[in-house]
Amino acid sequence: MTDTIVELKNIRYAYEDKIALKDVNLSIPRGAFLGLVGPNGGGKTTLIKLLLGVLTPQHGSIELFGTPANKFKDWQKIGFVSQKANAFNRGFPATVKEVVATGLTAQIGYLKFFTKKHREKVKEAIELVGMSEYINQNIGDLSGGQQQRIFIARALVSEPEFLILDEPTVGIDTENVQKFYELLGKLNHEKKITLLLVSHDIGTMTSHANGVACLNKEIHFHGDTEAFHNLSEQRISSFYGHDLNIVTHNH
Ligand SMILES: Nc1ncnc2c1ncn2[C@@H]1O[C@H](COP(=O)(O)OP(=O)(O)OP(=O)(O)O)[C@@H](O)[C@H]1O
Repeated sequence: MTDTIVELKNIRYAYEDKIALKDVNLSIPRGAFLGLVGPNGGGKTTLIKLLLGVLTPQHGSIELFGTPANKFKDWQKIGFVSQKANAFNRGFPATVKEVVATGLTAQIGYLKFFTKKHREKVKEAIELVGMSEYINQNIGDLSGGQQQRIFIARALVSEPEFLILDEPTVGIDTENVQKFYELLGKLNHEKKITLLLVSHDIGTMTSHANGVACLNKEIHFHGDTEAFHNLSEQRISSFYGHDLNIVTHNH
């Protein structure tokens, strides 16, 4: 079992002649809870797409679980939760358990028979995110924060070892954001899931994650949250390219 989940070396990615990433080196060890921050257009989504195998770099190498990305087959080890933007609308005709079960499709194929074991896994994932009492409700009737928990359950049902979350708390109220981070902490500590979280809310993220990487085409900083807090505001603003007001939260 390798202790490095992601190893990016000298990555370059350009959309035609527009460089999105250059010389990106990043190593994510097993057990990390890494926050990825950076300005709009800094390349965060591009980096995630490279990790998910959606894009291929023009230069450099990517290893996932110690295997070159182009030979990597264990995609069920990697879960992905995107922004709440693709939330379900009121009246969407699927229950919580049906939505979570779609997270198993890659494993068992479309329209294949769900065994008792699969149903158990769905139940467990819903339990893990604290949503058991909503299991038979329509997903469209839940609040944004509750729906986001269900998206996490859908990603967790295939038991990933590495979970990537792209701004999962956009549009969720403060109290639920707090609960959401508590859930992520639990997944990291108790389930030993390695987490990569893209967030614009640096203050909240750094009070829960244990590492931070700052990306603006290049990785400008990668270290633990304490080292990040010790960076001068001026240095942080310089790789953002504008002044930044970071609100820190003490929990
Ligand atoms: N499909 C595309 N075609 C051309 N340029 C693109 C494409 N996708 C992204 N870009 C450009 O690549 C750069 C990096 O974009 P990316 O979406 O990776 O940044 P981001 O950090 O995720 O931004 P945000 O925080 O706004 O989501 C930007 O300049 C963007 O305009």
